[in-house]
Amino acid sequence: MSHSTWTPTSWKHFPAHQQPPYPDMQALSHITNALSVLPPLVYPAEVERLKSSIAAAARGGGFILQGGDCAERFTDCNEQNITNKMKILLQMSLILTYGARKPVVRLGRIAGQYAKPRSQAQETIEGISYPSYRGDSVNDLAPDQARRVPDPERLTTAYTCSALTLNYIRAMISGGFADLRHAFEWNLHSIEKAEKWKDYRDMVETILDAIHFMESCGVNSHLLDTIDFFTSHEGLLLEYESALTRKDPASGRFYNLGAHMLWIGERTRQLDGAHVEYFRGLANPVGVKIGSNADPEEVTDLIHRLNPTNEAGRVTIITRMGMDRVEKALPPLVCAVKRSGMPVAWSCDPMHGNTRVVGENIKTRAFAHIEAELESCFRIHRHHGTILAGVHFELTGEDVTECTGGAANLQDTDLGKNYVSSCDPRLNYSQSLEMAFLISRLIRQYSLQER
Ligand SMILES: O=C[C@H](O)[C@H](O)COP(=O)(O)O
Ligand SMILES: C=C(OP(=O)(O)O)C(=O)O
Repeated sequence: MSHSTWTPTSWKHFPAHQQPPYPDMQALSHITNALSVLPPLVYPAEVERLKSSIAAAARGGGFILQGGDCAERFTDCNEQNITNKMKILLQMSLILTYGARKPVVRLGRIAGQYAKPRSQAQETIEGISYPSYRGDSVNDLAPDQARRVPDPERLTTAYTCSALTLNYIRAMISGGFADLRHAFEWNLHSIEKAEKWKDYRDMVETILDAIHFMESCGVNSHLLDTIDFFTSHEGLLLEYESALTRKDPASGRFYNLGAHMLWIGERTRQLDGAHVEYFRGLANPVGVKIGSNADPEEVTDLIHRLNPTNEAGRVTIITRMGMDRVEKALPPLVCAVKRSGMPVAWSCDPMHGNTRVVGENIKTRAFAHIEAELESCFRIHRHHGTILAGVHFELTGEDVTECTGGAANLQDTDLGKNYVSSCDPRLNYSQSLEMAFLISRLIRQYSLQER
């Protein structure tokens, strides 16, 4: 199939991996037709603003914090849950802004992160084999054969929950929730367990002092009232994503208006696959997850396919290699991309290459391994004269026990206490706060040496 003519559905001529086996394709097209005329969730000018911020971060003029749940659940679409996610992301971004002295691009894995690629089509729960859970937009987590069958009606619920979540985020921000002067109010119920809370409190006091000083000098601090906050999810379900793709009459370009940014997963980034075909026609900023087995030449071909005009901010390479493999796999990739001269933003996802299984089938990740991969990424980029422009995390504002280590030194034996994730393990509130302090130290350490 030729790659010359792109349309929002030209991907249908290419092999599409990880698509749910819907039993009734007619029901699916009925739903996607209905979705395609519903209002978009975001606006092209917002998407362009994000693209410019990513381009600035790629040049060292900012830092991208992308994070949120591994898989959002429909039941999480409530005030408390959204508020808690916003609190931890705002706290982390404040720590990073203060530590790095750079604007932070806040990019939630939120308001649409409802679909999951899986390694196996079937999974075994208590000795019984079921179709794998593929995210709430596909099937139900409950171990029940009938409820595990992909149901296209769930796409409508995914759209609705995304819209409700984003609507509440927008209301919170325009209502002043993100105002820096309220930084003490972003505390969470599990705060007493967060070892880094005192450091956070001291930092906020210093910032508030500086704001009071500015105000008493007559400097207008209203710029601190509000923030940019962007949404992102894995663009996995192509029927859904193409239904949310619209032509912008002003520019004539096509945008996926279901999120500001979308990424292609490690399992679906085949050069001649349907996902790459779909993504190459979008004007949105696009992320691509890259694991340790990737061939550097193939990655440069991929970047070229996605961004033939070398638009700045358009492609973010999100490496997720694992602490054991990053030292070997990242340098050739960095060198090949650098040699190609193509503009990319580099981000590090230190979660997905560091998953290990404990006991029967409990997935976990160790804080120390996550830290080690991050540190390697900062160092390798510094060594090759490239810039690590951001990080990508699975995390939550809740007091879960899914990843081990951190200041509270969670052990494998603690995992059963509050393991809630429906797919992969997330950093909990305390670990996320600690991680933000660690990243800001790494940014300072590795950029202090810059020219
Ligand atoms: O979040 C990423 C993937 O969906 C996840 O790691 C897949 O997990 P699996 O290997 O258990 O299918
Ligand atoms: C599936 C994911 O990651 P990866 O494609 O890197 O495995 C994810 O981030 O949810």
